[in-house]
Amino acid sequence: MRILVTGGSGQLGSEWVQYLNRQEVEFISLSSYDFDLTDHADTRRVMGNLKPDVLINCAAYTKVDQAEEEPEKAFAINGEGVANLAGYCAEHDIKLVHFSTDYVFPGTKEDGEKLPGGYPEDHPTNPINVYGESKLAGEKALKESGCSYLLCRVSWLCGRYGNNFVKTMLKLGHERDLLKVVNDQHGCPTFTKNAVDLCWKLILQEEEGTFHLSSKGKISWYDFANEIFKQADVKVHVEPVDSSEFASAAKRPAFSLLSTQKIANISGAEVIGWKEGLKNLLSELNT
Ligand SMILES: NC(=O)C1=CN([C@@H]2O[C@H](COP(=O)(O)OP(=O)(O)OC[C@H]3O[C@@H](n4cnc5c(N)ncnc54)[C@H](OP(=O)(O)O)[C@@H]3O)[C@@H](O)[C@H]2O)C=CC1
Ligand SMILES: Cc1cn([C@H]2C[C@H](O)[C@@H](COP(=O)(O)OP(=O)(O)O[C@H]3O[C@@H](C)C(=O)[C@@H](O)[C@H]3O)O2)c(=O)[nH]c1=O
Repeated sequence: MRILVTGGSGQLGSEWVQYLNRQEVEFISLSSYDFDLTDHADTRRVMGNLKPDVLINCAAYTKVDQAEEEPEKAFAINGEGVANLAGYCAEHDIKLVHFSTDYVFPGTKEDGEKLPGGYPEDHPTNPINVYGESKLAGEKALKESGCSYLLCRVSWLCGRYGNNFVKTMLKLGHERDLLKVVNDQHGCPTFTKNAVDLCWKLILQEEEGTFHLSSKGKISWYDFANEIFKQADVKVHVEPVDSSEFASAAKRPAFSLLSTQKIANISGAEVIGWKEGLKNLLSELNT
């Protein structure tokens, strides 16, 4: 099996590169310096040269607030870029493994009350910000292309590479005495190492369709921040605040928990608890 990883310099793509290095598999990883997935001809040239059997697409536009200011760019990468890749994969019988987000769901408080276990994979989508809309455009393009696909949704992604909430909190916790963190947005983190491990099982078992790959539990960002500081032994006062007190360009969902029931039923798949995932990540960051 020959694998191509796109977005290989990002948070998730870098984790894939580390992971695949330890597997007996032929793979190559590309960043936006190697090719631009919004360029139709460039995409066809690169894919035609590399001829993968499986394409793992980690490339995306992920700046949630900035997307409100530059929706064209977000849609070009997250929507049309995915359509380019998926179209090529459909024509050349390449399996496309693609990643999406909890932010495709409406994330209302009412959904939080109705769905204590989180959004199942087939729940209707209805994003509330531009980033979520652009990711949904990518999901639709993937499904309409006719290619064989695995669509893996992850939420609150955190890993040793790139930028994420855990790294931001550790940095701010060392710089400040007081941090205000929102306590009215609930969900659950996904740890890159665990997501890659679960996704690899799906690839090897030739699964298709949509899967949610987050860890277990339901917390607010405030709960997450507190546990980060507790486990990292950082002394800082964390004050819970409403989203209205934390000014941002994009609206965030009040509830964006992904149900992990489907992935938990896959043979050999272990869905870890969020505190355990955090412990593993902190120990990776310390080594
Ligand atoms: N981060 C998060 O909290 C979450 C992420 N997700 C999803 O998970 C996936 C991975 O996210 P993450 O690793 O955090 O993202 P990053 O922002 O860390 O990485 C994005 C990658 O995409 C590449 N890229 C951007 N634009 C282009 C382009 N036009 N052509 C080719 N490559 C491009 C970047 O390359 P370069 O570095 O060279 O610019 C980078 O390698 C995405 O699909 C994202 O939507 C889902 C939920 C949460
Ligand atoms: C830094 C900081 C953030 N926050 C809030 C803002 C936000 O609601 C929440 C998390 O901050 P972030 O900047 O990580 O938020 P955000 O960029 O919205 O994270 C999202 O990224 C995209 C790509 C996804 O797909 C989502 O799953 C999700 O991970 O915490 C505070 O309340 N206080 C703070 O000091």
